[in-house]
Amino acid sequence: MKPILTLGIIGGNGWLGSALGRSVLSSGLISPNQLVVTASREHNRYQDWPGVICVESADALLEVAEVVVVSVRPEQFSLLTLSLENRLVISLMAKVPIVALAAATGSNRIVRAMPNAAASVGRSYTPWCAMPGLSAEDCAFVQRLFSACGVSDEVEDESQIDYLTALTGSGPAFPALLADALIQHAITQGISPTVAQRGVLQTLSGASQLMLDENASPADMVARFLDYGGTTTEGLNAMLQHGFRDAVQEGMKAAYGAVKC
Ligand SMILES: NC(=O)C1=CN([C@@H]2O[C@H](COP(=O)(O)OP(=O)(O)OC[C@H]3O[C@@H](n4cnc5c(N)ncnc54)[C@H](OP(=O)(O)O)[C@@H]3O)[C@@H](O)[C@H]2O)C=CC1
Ligand SMILES: O=C(O)[C@@H]1CCC=N1
Repeated sequence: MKPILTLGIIGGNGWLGSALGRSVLSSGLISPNQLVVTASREHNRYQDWPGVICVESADALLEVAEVVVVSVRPEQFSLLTLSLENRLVISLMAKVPIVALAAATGSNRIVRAMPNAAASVGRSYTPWCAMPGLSAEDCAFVQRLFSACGVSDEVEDESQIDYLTALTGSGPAFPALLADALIQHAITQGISPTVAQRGVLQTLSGASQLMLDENASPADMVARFLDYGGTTTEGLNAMLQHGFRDAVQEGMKAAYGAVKC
């Protein structure tokens, strides 16, 4: 496989762009001098890797980057002028379809990918899809790039990226909401905020790991506790009776609706 020469991240000092950049460096996929990001030389999130090339503008980045990741906000994208013919372009943006990316960049090598905030700790889930005709070599690179920041799957088509933007792209926020609700309740019961937070976060992460390790579906896990007949059963039943599933359905509808508007 041909080694990648220079990876550029427009928006590489932002929340997601820096999470990706730092992950690919930590994983050793690329070396610091193969990464160019739009970030100020003095204030950037790559202080651990002084070799990373920081440039002030997307134009300066395009002078050196062979593969270009676009990680600006969707509304910032229309302000960019990018001439990217012949370059592999990987967009992390919500809501910007491949057809618009092709029209704006002139590239016929385009990928849409949707990491999530857990990329910053190497635990993202990243679905991606390529425009038709992308070479096997480019696809292999994309898979390696996103494997560096977690688990990654190529999906069948772009509509799935749109749905998954709402499900897994936004996803870390949803267990965070559940965790906060649990913590707030614990605090009302006299548990210290420190213990409440430590206990709840370890419980969420432990529950995920348990289901992954045992290859158990969440539905199986819920059914097991509903059948158990203990304190957990009482808690689950009350949450279900108070509209837990409806609240989640409405939340997902709203997030997906926002992706499509
Ligand atoms: N955050 C998340 O959890 C996720 C985000 N995404 C997608 O990732 C993309 C980036 O989001 P996020 O990282 O959260 O946003 P941020 O606002 O944190 O980062 C955007 C970055 O783009 C930079 N930028 C904006 N315009 C330009 C420009 N013209 N030239 C160079 N750099 C520019 C900004 O610099 P400055 O601040 O100086 O303007 C900023 O560093 C979005 O499209 C979003 O939909 C997808 C999944 C998850
Ligand atoms: O909330 C957002 O708009 C971005 C896209 C998916 C996650 N974060």
